[in-house]
Amino acid sequence: MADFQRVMDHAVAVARKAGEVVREALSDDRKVMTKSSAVDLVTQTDQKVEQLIIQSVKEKFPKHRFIGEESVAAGEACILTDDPTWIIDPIDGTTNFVHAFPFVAISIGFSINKQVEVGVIYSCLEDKMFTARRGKGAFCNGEPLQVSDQTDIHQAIICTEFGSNRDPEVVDKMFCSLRNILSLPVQGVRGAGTAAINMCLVASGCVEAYYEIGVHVWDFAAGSLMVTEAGGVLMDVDGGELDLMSRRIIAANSRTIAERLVKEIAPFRLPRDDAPPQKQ
Ligand SMILES: O=P(O)(O)OC(CO)CO
Ligand SMILES: [Mg+2]
Ligand SMILES: [Mg+2]
Repeated sequence: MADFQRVMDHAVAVARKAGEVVREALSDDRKVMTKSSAVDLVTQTDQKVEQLIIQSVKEKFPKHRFIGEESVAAGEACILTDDPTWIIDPIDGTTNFVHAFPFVAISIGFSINKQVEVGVIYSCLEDKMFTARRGKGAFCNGEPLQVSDQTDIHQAIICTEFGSNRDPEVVDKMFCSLRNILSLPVQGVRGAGTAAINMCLVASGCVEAYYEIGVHVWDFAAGSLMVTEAGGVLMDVDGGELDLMSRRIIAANSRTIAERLVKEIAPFRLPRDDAPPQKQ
């Protein structure tokens, strides 16, 4: 049995250290590179922070495995096994970071038996440390979190993002969903520019739901536990069970809101996170 409190304490400590690195880097020149598309950005700080987290965890937990956004981008496999696994997004909100748009998070999930047991999200420019442990609740800077009790979609704020995929068919589907949801009408649609912080907003009761197609397991592993531990629900965008590797998620305050969104979202599929790499 893993010592989840030890894992949580280390995740918090290393997320705080990573946050310092990110804050310091904000005043430097940020050299921007691209990954899957011209708007899928990465910086040396993303890579440096991921290495810092992995090295630090390896020293403390030498047998644990990792799924890290920048390691996967560098060619490592993205396979979730039953082994203890740290699922790391070193900077969630890289585009925000590049523009100094003030929502940037370090997201660290920890899974065993493919179930997220610990979630730590450090919103490092706001200095908010969000923590969750399965069965033990979700917290922000030590204060318990609770999702909103609003189940009327017409009174809701919904978060989503447009991601970095600009294929016309994908953009059309995203706009179709957005049009349907705006027309319900809902009271507002928002997006912080980071999946992790959007999910913290659901957990904090500031918005009723977050949905997105195209995110990755490192974007939402920690956030998924934050939402359920604050009393919320997770669902695939087609209403089925959430699949951590499917790149699709609804995280909502209630089944009522989630199921209402399912009716309005135009679903589509993208290659799974655990799909074998495509041959060139
Ligand atoms: O900034 P990142 O880590 O690329 O993540 C984006 C979505 O992929 C914001 O959640
Ligand atoms: Mg991310
Ligand atoms: Mg990232």
